[in-house]
Amino acid sequence: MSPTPLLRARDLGRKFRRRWALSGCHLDVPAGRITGLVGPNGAGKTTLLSLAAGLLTPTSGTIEVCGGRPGSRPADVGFVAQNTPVYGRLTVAEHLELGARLNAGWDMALATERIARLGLRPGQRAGSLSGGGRAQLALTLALAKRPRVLILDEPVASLDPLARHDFLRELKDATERWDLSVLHSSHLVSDVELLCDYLIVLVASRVRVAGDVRELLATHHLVESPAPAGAHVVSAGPGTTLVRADAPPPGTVGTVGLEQLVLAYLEAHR
Ligand SMILES: Nc1ncnc2c1ncn2[C@@H]1O[C@H](COP(=O)(O)OP(=O)(O)OP(=O)(O)O)[C@@H](O)[C@H]1O
Repeated sequence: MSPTPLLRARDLGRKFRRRWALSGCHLDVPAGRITGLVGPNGAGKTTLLSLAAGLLTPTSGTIEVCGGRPGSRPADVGFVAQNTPVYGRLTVAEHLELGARLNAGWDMALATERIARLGLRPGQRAGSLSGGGRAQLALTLALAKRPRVLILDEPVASLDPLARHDFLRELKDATERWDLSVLHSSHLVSDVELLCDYLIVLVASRVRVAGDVRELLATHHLVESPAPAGAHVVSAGPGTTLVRADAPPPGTVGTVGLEQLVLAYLEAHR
């Protein structure tokens, strides 16, 4: 029997007034993987992740996280929203105390060590932290819950390149040590490449491609245009065409990188 997926959505939709932010979304996110969710602005990623975190309820369809209703087991899921919200009037230390009070599995040693390493002063009010500092605090709160699943909506957008790199490395390390499943939305394919072993490209509520990153790279090839008859064309350009095939077809001119692969799917569904 296959393991319970991290997330399973069937015909999932969410409407705001008369407008669908997400509709007819059919998606499986595997457990035990670090999944990168990539898509253009307005694809519905934040809506999907907010539904997964139990912050929104579906207008149609169903969604399960770890086999249950989103939000039904809050200790299992660490969620960092896009704007990495914190309580502006509370200090860094008060955030950690609140985390300890609200979460049975709270890892105070992890939280204090991380805060010290990042140079955040325990007595500083969160409202006076830089954008990067607030993001790091929000990420610390999510990690110190020691959840089974981490859902991150572009958490590193406000971090400088070095802080971003450090965070991604730390996250990767945590997933290996604690058997943590991650669903990470990002516009930066380079970050996805560094961190993730599973990729989902979502455009207009639909999964356009999903799979193990290494497998996807091994089964996409750049061929001379026009592609051989019958080829599964992802995106055709004047010089080269990206095709999906188990083995390199005749006319293959090169391998494909993750950025190129993602761009081809985005381009094809623009
Ligand atoms: N609270 C809301 N009220 C009205 N419309 C909304 C709301 N939230 C999202 N939408 C709309 O739903 C669509 C999907 O938005 P969503 O934020 O989920 O996309 P996204 O893929 O996360 O985009 P981005 O990459 O820009 O963050 C957009 O057209 C957006 O304007």
